Amino acid sequence: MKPNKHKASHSAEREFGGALGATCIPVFLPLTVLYLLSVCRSPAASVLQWPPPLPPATHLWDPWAAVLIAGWIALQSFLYLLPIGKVSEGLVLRDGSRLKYPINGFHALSITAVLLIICILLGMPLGHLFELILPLAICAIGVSYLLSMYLYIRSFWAHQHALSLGGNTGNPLYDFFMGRELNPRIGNFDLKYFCELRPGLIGWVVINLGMLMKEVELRDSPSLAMLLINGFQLLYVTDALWNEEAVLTTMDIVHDGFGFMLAFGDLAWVPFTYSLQAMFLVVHPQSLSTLGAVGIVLLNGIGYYIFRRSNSQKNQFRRDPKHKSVAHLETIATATGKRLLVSGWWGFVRHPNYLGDLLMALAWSLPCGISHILPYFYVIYFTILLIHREARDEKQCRAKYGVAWDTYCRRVPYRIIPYVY
Ligand SMILES: NC(=O)C1=CN([C@@H]2O[C@H](COP(=O)(O)OP(=O)(O)OC[C@H]3O[C@@H](n4cnc5c(N)ncnc54)[C@H](OP(=O)(O)O)[C@@H]3O)[C@@H](O)[C@H]2O)C=CC1
Ligand SMILES: CC(C)=CCC[C@@H](C)[C@H]1CC=C2C3=C(CC[C@@]21C)[C@@]1(C)CC[C@H](O)C(C)(C)[C@@H]1CC3
Repeated sequence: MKPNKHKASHSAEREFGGALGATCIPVFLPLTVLYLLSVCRSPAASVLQWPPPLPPATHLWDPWAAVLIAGWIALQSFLYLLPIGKVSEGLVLRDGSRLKYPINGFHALSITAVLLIICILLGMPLGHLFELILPLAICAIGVSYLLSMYLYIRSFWAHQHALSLGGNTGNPLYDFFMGRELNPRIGNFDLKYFCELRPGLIGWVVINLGMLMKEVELRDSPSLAMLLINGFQLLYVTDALWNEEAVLTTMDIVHDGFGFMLAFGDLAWVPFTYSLQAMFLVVHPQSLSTLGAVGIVLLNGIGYYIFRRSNSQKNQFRRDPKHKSVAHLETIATATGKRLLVSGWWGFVRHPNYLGDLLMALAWSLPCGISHILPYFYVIYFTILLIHREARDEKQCRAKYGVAWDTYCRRVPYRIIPYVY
């Protein structure tokens, strides 16, 4: 079959530093993952160490890592395809159609947990993930490159209306990075939706568990700090999969194409950098007072409460504005027919869900103490990501809602942190 001739949207505004950013980021970010993992396992764990603690080449490759990554993706694909749970429709696409998505992520997590428990009881050395972490990361990075190349090539056979508006500029490197096709599918298997929530997110908590088991191997029992980090992050991942349907309305699914940025972010960045705190604790044990632990649990609880309540309020409002939990909230009309909330959580700041997420991010780093900056990498990166994401969302909302958005911004002047930002 001949590839389709597409009209490139040369006028689309370029994000992430345009073509230069799209050329540098796919080189820089994978190296950052390997650098952070190497530093994290070194005794000094200092990001300022020079020369950096680079591992010998023999530590970078292990055929077992390739087998594990392939097996993991195969297992998660199998669980995704299981005919359990409900099927939901996504938002209306440009051609007026709506795609169907399986909502069985929580089932996948539960079945994975049972399989892991069985494997551990049978004596599988999960703590060995600690030794295998660099080869695993290299394989995951390799998979994200291969997947992005496949996505880029196949996009030339997609219909014009199936392409994302931002990733179809005609510049190959930029389009490879941003992703040309919006919802690439093999049959009913939606590649972007699968990658967003399954292999990387569930892989993240499995790596955390591996670090906990390594701690048990080394010191006979897990530390309080390790238990807190495992517990907090498991709650976050479970919440994401329990509320899987809500992902169908996020920017990533609705607006962004599926290219290197999301493929690498989902498959390599999330599992291998979001688990840095647990990995740090294996080599750098911390003692945590009960009072400190209570304070951190409280911080995570407050963050989670804000994150969940605000996300649920918006999702409920978008699904059914007349529902009794949201019908009383004050709103403003927009020319599109959709309304914007100006009271409740969304009248507090314009992104209350980001605020909650940031408080949780801080609670995930604090159990690692304050002697090193490395465990705070997630908070720092996440703050930058959310500020950038907020600006992207703001631009899209202003284009969508025009003056109504300006009225909303006047009514709710702060973006994420009241009276600060
Ligand atoms: N852990 C991680 O690495 C990451 C986590 N996240 C989390 O993912 C979650 C989703 O975030 P994200 O996808 O960025 O976007 P949001 O869930 O914040 O959604 C933004 C959209 O909500 C709608 N909206 C905005 N203001 C209002 C209002 N006042 N009333 C009604 N609707 C409104 C608009 O869409 P419309 O009007 O079209 O419905 C807007 O485009 C967040 O909790 C975030 O913290 C995000 C990125 C990374
Ligand atoms: C540095 C780099 C390559 C960044 C790419 C960004 C991605 C890592 C993130 C973009 C949006 C994400 C979301 C989640 C994970 C990180 C990425 C993929 C998310 C699945 C985490 C769990 C949440 O509950 C969520 C479902 C709301 C969230 C959705 C967005």
